[in-house]
Amino acid sequence: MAGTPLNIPLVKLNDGNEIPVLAYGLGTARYKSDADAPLDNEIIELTKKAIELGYRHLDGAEVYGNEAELGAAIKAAGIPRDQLFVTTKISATEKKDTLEAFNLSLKKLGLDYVDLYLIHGAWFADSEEELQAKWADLEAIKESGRAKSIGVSNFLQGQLETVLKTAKIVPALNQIEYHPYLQHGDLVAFHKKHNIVVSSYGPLTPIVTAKDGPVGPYWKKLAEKYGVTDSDVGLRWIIDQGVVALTTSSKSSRLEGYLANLPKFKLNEEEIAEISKLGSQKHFRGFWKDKFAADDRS
Ligand SMILES: NC(=O)C1=CN([C@@H]2O[C@H](COP(=O)(O)OP(=O)(O)OC[C@H]3O[C@@H](n4cnc5c(N)ncnc54)[C@H](O)[C@@H]3O)[C@@H](O)[C@H]2O)C=CC1
Ligand SMILES: O=CCc1c[nH]c2ccccc12
Repeated sequence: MAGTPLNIPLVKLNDGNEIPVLAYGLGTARYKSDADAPLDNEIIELTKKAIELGYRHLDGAEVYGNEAELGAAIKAAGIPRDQLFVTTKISATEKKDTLEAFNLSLKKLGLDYVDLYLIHGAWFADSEEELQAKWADLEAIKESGRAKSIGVSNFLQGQLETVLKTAKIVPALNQIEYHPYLQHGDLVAFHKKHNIVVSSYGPLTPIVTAKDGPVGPYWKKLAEKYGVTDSDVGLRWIIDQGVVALTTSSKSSRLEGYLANLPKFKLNEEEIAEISKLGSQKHFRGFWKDKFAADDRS
């Protein structure tokens, strides 16, 4: 993609494409339960505002039911297509025809390509072969040029290994829940070894859904040290490890704050390690709890 405004850094993917390290997500604050319901103007306005503020990486999914709103916001913002990085995902749980689902996503988005197409999760597959076949479908879509990069989401090491056994194209990225209370053991290192970028959803979990854990007070202390907010510190812990951060908010002041503050500071090695150490004292998963085993930390 072309560069981003406000110097949001880009991370190189294994296929040579680049992805902005900070994304505005459409999956949590404002999703729609019925994708066929009339357009929701509030979602369009919030997303357009995020683009106007400087967000260029937009994280969508079929299951969020708001691809049409994302597409309308992109159109309304009027930013050249090559300056945006648009992700969408195919259902994690339903056995959809891949090409049909992809074509419908593009149609709703009003785009002729996406920058990144992900398998939202591997739960739809009853066998290794089914997962490998789905990946082959994504490879064909990438080869057609209609997804610049392809990847996965919510995959554990075993599922990545299954895909890698038959892949012609190594997944560019795995989007997972990643924060101090869900560090996944060696999973991030496994990605580094295979040159797969990790992207983190739920990065601010320690101050949003798992408050009162050991990390909160330390984030506050670092926020005071750097003259930023504790959310900025949480996002820096992600980005300073080379991981892409997905966040969202319906408050534009928060979104503006990240763009203003994140370039102002970096955590040092000791601070990153201290957050990791404090985080490892608590385990918390906020999403897809019914899909992962209760004791699964990987
Ligand atoms: N692939 C997947 O399965 C999933 C992907 N995602 C993607 O990731 C995106 C971001 O995920 P989130 O969990 O929303 O990210 P997040 O952990 O950054 O949380 C964002 C929420 O935190 C709130 N927040 C920020 N600072 C706060 C503070 N100091 N005090 C209280 N609240 C504060 C924001 O207002 C917002 O509601 C989603 O929109 C979606 O696009 C999310 C979940 C699952
Ligand atoms: O991807 C994020 C979490 C999620 C899982 N299923 C749904 C459905 C609608 C909105 C968000 C999500």
